[in-house]
Amino acid sequence: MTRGLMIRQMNVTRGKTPIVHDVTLHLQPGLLVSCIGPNGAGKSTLLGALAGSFAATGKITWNGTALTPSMIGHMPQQCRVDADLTALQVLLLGQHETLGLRIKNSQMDAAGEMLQSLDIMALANRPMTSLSGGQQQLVLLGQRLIRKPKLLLLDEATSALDMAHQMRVMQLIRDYVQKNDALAIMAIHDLNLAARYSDEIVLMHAGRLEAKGPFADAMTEERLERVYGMRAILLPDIAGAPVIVPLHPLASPTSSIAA
Ligand SMILES: Nc1ncnc2c1ncn2[C@@H]1O[C@H](COP(=O)(O)OP(=O)(O)OP(=O)(O)O)[C@@H](O)[C@H]1O
Repeated sequence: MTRGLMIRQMNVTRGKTPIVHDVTLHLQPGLLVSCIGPNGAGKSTLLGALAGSFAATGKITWNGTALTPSMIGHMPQQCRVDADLTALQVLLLGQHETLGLRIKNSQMDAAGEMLQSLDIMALANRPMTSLSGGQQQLVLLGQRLIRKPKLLLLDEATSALDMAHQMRVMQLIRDYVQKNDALAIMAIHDLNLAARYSDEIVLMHAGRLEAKGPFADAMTEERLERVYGMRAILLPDIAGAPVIVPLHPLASPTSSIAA
């Protein structure tokens, strides 16, 4: 049995356009994996296809068997709530499969712990519609986590967060996957955040898998130039982790947004 997520020869078409081409990928449980790549590279399409939102060909398994919706926590890009619910109610709804007419103490406790770990306890009784973009993002992330999915698919889930909350969330997700033998795949544009917190990266380019592995092995200055269309240098930070220092975009873009 292959442990974790196995994707074999996945192809995804949206409308009539082939977007993701022939992706074969094996990711172990217990890892935080950043899915990176320039605008239009196919990150959201890959995550959406894994979540079952887009039809895909190929074979996808978790620990050797087919993925089921209850195993997946998918947070699409720019996810928002316009319903008249409080942050606490949204977190409780994350447990809807087990929520009866009476909310159990254990369910309230789980919601309270999640609010605490996301540093949003003060927002518990605030209506979602009154929250800022970043505050909503934290609540919606908590709603996914509280269901304890095996496969977390997070599409730019830290894009509206300040730096301290970004670090808190990345650490929380790392702890979550390790504790629950789960896998998180996060589409993310902040390469330095990805470098610091990811166990591995998946680099997409024009709908294809360009590279996979630990950031320090998979990311090179040549790839930053060819895939992202920018000149940059890679330096070690004080702990030895790679940091990207962007210098300038190339005169003629090579990234997939220009395709
Ligand atoms: N419904 C659609 N029909 C045809 N093409 C689409 C459709 N939706 C998205 N695309 C195209 O698919 C490609 C991949 O889009 P996708 O959103 O997966 O990229 P991404 O890597 O997540 O980009 P970004 O970083 O900008 O969010 C893009 O070229 C986009 O224009």
